[in-house]
Amino acid sequence: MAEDGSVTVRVPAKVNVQLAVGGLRPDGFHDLANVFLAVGLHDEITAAPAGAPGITVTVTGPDAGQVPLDRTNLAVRAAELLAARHGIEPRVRLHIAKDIPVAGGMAGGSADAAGALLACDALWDTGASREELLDICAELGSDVPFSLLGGAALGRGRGELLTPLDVGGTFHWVFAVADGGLSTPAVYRECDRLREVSGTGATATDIPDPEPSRPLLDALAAGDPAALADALTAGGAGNDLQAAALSLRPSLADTLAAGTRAGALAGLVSGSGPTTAFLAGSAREAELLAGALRDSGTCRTARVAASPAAGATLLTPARTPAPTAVPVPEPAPPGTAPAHPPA
Ligand SMILES: C[C@@](CO)(OP(=O)(O)O)[C@H](O)COP(=O)(O)OP(=O)(O)OC[C@H]1O[C@@H](n2ccc(N)nc2=O)[C@H](O)[C@@H]1O
Ligand SMILES: Nc1ncnc2c1ncn2[C@@H]1O[C@H](COP(=O)(O)OP(=O)(O)O)[C@@H](O)[C@H]1O
Repeated sequence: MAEDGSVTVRVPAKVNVQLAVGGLRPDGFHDLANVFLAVGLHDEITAAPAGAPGITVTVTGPDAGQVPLDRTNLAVRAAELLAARHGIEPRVRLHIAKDIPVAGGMAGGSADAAGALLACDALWDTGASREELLDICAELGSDVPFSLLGGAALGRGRGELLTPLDVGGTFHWVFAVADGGLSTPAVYRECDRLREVSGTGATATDIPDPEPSRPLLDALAAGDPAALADALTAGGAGNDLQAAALSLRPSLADTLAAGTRAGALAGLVSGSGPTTAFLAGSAREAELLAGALRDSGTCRTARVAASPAAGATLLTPARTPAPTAVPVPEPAPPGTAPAHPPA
């Protein structure tokens, strides 16, 4: 805990190296085989004690103006839900230092939810288990459990049922950030519409169960960017929402073409978009690729990031650490105070 009693948590963005989308379920969600990879772009969420009851939130960063400051903010919802579960009257000021593009398909809102949850849990010392925190995450949104976990994981169900995956090395990415966002529900709806018009149908009875790609999981485990690129391109793994994102934002085709021309090993839309993700062979190649994408005029900016990244992490210790060793006081001469008063 910092001197002012606040707690800060750092949470990564994600890219979906595979997003296999099943049919539309009766509850409005789609079953997924969602291969999440946490990447080194981060938001930081600080929870500070407040004098008055309630939860307030402030946001800084280039996209701060696009983030809601009311109860629809996922960080606020996370704090509310944790407080309600533990019978706590919340008194907290949340602050989000936002670096993850907003509505970009990189799970920034989910990151803030997971971060606020972990920060408030530490602030209020609720003693919640990891399972309870993951359960609250799943209630907040399909992607939120992965933001807590980080690393790499296969998400089944609507994406909330996670199995951690092995990653055998560092992958280097460039993220081309687009102007404006895309709404996740709108992209899923467009995916259903495209399936209907193509004649396959869009429900769970029309679409085969989504399955992870074995070559893709092997490439991750081997830490082999060339093999991952093969699985993403020739191997047919990839993002089933990509066609829908391109249909809603046709200019993304220009960004994908610019990345390929500039030497990316593979390029894909990140989740529901509109951020596009490009795999590079090394950190140096990623820097060069980012420069070429910025110069191409097909994106707002390009960011370099490595993966995998750790999940939500406390930056400030939860409590003032207990002294690790208590020095044995020298016997004090009569009439003086001990050199080390007892703790
Ligand atoms: C597409 C993905 C890929 O990881 O993320 P983004 O790229 O947007 O970040 C996720 O599936 C987004 O997860 P998340 O943003 O948490 O979605 P939720 O809040 O749970 O759901 C928002 C809406 O998206 C649709 N939805 C979400 C998940 C899912 N498996 N099927 C869906 O159809 C539903 O219309 C739902 O009402
Ligand atoms: N803390 C938050 N940060 C960003 N967006 C948020 C947050 N809380 C709620 N939202 C809302 O969620 C929407 C999706 O944002 P985000 O999670 O960044 O994108 P995506 O779902 O594409 O990964 C935003 O348009 C915004 O209205």
